[in-house]
Amino acid sequence: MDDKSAAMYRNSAVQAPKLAQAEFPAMEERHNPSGSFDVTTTPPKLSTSQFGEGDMNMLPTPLVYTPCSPGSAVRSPLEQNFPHTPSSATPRAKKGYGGLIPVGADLLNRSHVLEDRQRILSEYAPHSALASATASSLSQRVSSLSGVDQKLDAIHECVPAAQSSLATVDSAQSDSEDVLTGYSIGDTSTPLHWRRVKQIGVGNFSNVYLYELNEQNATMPQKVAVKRVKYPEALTLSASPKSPRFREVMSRVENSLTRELEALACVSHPCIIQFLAINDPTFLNSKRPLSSRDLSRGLPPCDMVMSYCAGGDLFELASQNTLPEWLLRRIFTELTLAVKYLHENLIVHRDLKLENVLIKYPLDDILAMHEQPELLHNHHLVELADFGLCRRIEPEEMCTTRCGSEDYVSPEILMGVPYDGRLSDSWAMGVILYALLEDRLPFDPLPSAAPGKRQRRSSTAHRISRFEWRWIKMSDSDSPAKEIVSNCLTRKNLRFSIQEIYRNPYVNGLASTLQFAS
Ligand SMILES: Nc1ncnc2c1ncn2[C@@H]1O[C@H](COP(=O)(O)OP(=O)(O)OP(=O)(O)O)[C@@H](O)[C@H]1O
Repeated sequence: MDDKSAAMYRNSAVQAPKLAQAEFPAMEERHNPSGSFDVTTTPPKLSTSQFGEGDMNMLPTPLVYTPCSPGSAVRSPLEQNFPHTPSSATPRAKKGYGGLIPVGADLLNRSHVLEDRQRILSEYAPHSALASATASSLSQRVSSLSGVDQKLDAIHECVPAAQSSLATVDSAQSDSEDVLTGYSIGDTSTPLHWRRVKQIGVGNFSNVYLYELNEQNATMPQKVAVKRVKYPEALTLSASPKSPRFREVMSRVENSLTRELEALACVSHPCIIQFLAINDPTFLNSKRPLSSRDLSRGLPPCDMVMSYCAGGDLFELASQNTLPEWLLRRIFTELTLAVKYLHENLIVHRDLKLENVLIKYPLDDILAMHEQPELLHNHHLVELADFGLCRRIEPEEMCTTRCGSEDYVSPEILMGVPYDGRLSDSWAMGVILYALLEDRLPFDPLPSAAPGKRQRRSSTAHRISRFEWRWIKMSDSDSPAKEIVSNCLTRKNLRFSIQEIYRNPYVNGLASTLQFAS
């Protein structure tokens, strides 16, 4: 970094508020003894066949959501400032739809997305399901992996093999409930009411809906995303609550839920989803919000009210659109700010991936904002979501739980050795940036692979462990972004920390111009 960049970095460094450590206790390994690695008895080895089997401690990811200023959650700054500006005047070519579709009908009405894609880019799918899933681009990924939500099979021993891979049930009594009653995180004394508009997302462990506030409230945006937890069927069938299996599954679900709730309640950064309200404050107040209750009438629903990101997630955005270079840089810069904030506060995310990067506004509004630089610099566009696998660490602490999403997981996690969660997050940042630049994931089979000789899905792990990736589209480019990728997708002792990613001119040169980052 030259002197100028260094000076810019010093001047623009985000002063992140420190979190109270005691408020966010580490609990993961403690509660998952069966999945922790004992490095004295488990020599480092590549165990791809085990990856995603019983020892995987990937837990149900409960909530996720975004920050937004009160009352402005859905309308873009462009609309707020220029109410008559048509936000979607010009049709654009969209990848994955075979031509033009009316813009403006897209991201706020995403039923086509829900149908087309169960958006699993990176879960631990059974090899049989993914053997033919060779995809040379992100948009092909959508169709080739459609419809299968595999994370549960691999992660949850809680789901018996004979059950469907979607062996979860919505935590609400009835999915047809249109009105949600909940309580603001800051004020659990006054109930608020929201009306359901439509479904906007499907996760492995949740359904996500758009809701609108029924009443006026100065501190609550009008539109919110509500993440409704899906409980594993193992908890909702007639299994005895006293059986070891029920208790184990319960412990995992409960840990994941409380971990994400605690993390979201602690963090505060414009580029991180904002946790606004919850249907039942017991989920905030109790360490055992499920098992401490009388469950004779079933598990209590858990609805998390989060800031709404009208632009959907980055996987969807990048797979359906050709994004301009300035926007890719902007998105990655904001993501870097979010992860830097987390690491400065000793939180590792551990599930950084395109699907967990949410876009605040519809793409056309963002493109229109580009004509209004002051708007663009004053408003964040990205919110990082899904804290179900995050963890609070001590400064020198190594993690032992193997978790993450396969395409984004670092070699050291694959190897089953203790790992620095911050450096594994850096690895995932490299995967994300590569995917944005190349329109494919770095460890997917190469697009040139002959159809008859397609590499098996299982070799993704081998490619990761051998650092086997290369530039294709970008091979002749001299973009400084390439330096970040090559320094992230490398050995951990050489790998960029998030601070080094931040200091790279590709990120820092832009971060220093963003008003909300200072
Ligand atoms: N705040 C939000 N605003 C808009 N869309 C959202 C929001 N939160 C989630 N979504 C959509 O819903 C999808 C599923 O949400 P999320 O990733 O939080 O669920 P999950 O069950 O934790 O998923 P995973 O399978 O990654 O564990 C997201 O990929 C995104 O498309």
